[in-house]
Amino acid sequence: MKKNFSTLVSKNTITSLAIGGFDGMHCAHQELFKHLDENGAILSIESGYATLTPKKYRQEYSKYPIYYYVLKDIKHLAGDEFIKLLKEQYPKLQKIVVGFDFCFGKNRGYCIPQLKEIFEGEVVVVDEFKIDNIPVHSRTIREYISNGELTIANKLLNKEYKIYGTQIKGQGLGSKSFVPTINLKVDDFLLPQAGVYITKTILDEKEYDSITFLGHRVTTDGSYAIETHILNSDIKDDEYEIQIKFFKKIRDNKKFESFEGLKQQILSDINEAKDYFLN
Ligand SMILES: Cc1cc2nc3c(=O)[nH]c(=O)nc-3n(C[C@H](O)[C@H](O)[C@H](O)COP(=O)(O)O)c2cc1C
Ligand SMILES: Nc1ncnc2c1ncn2[C@@H]1O[C@H](COP(=O)(O)OP(=O)(O)O)[C@@H](O)[C@H]1O
Repeated sequence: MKKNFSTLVSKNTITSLAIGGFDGMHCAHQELFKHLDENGAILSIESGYATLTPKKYRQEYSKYPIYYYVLKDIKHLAGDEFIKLLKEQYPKLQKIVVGFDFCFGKNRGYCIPQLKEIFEGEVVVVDEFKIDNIPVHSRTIREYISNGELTIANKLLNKEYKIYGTQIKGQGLGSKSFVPTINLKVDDFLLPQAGVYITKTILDEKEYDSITFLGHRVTTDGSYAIETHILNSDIKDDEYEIQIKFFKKIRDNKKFESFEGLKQQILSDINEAKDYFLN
């Protein structure tokens, strides 16, 4: 995880700001960042719903420092009060970059025309950014991920959807009856729909091809699990911070009548994942 470095950059040096929520740091957000100058920064307004790139993990996706504001602390401000706050905190601010749908202040009552009127500087407004005719928004990406449509979600993100977790103890059945897996505990991130996914797993900064299962282990103990099997490598048991990048869903979660049936299916899933990475 890249540490937030906004504490190292004085707000006094900032000359341009991109403003918004920025959950996902998706390709429309990146379009806004293209308009920042070398003393640019990101002003991220936290509504509490960021599950694609929770606050702690967002800096990884931009070279610009990110300054966070809690929505409930600023949402009562009138338009001129918000701009006054910006001018006080960023005395050199000359340029504000926002998207076509940006609104702010009390009751979201201030939008682009008011921003242009109140702010004595340049206002850059980015038109609605689409990919394959799909408007790119975090809520749309969340829907694709929740439906297991990672290929489209990744296209809109312009990167593979990635979650962070820590290793927890599993049932101890994997190595004996199926294949060895790392069991994960994941907080804060939106989890893809239950099923089996082609993934890459990062352990100690090294990336491995992998296959990941999410869902209730309906064939064994019934409990919800996130488990990843590393392809082509034996890894030692350790207390890793784990990152999983999702590429593609290959099937739904399923109840098998026997452990042998599930094992054969898992072996076939593994072959499918290996083929995917070969091509
Ligand atoms: C690629 C893969 C696919 C899996 N598919 C299913 C499934 O369809 N249904 C199911 O009940 N469990 C599935 N599992 C989970 C297994 O039940 C689980 O790995 C096993 O119970 C071992 O759990 P443990 O690591 O906690 O010991 C899958 C696991 C992997 C690695
Ligand atoms: N598809 C898009 N095209 C252009 N600008 C966008 C788009 N999506 C978001 N923005 C802009 O990016 C900033 C962050 O917006 P935010 O509301 O966090 O994004 P989202 O709509 O993805 O939730 C805002 O200034 C917003 O207007």
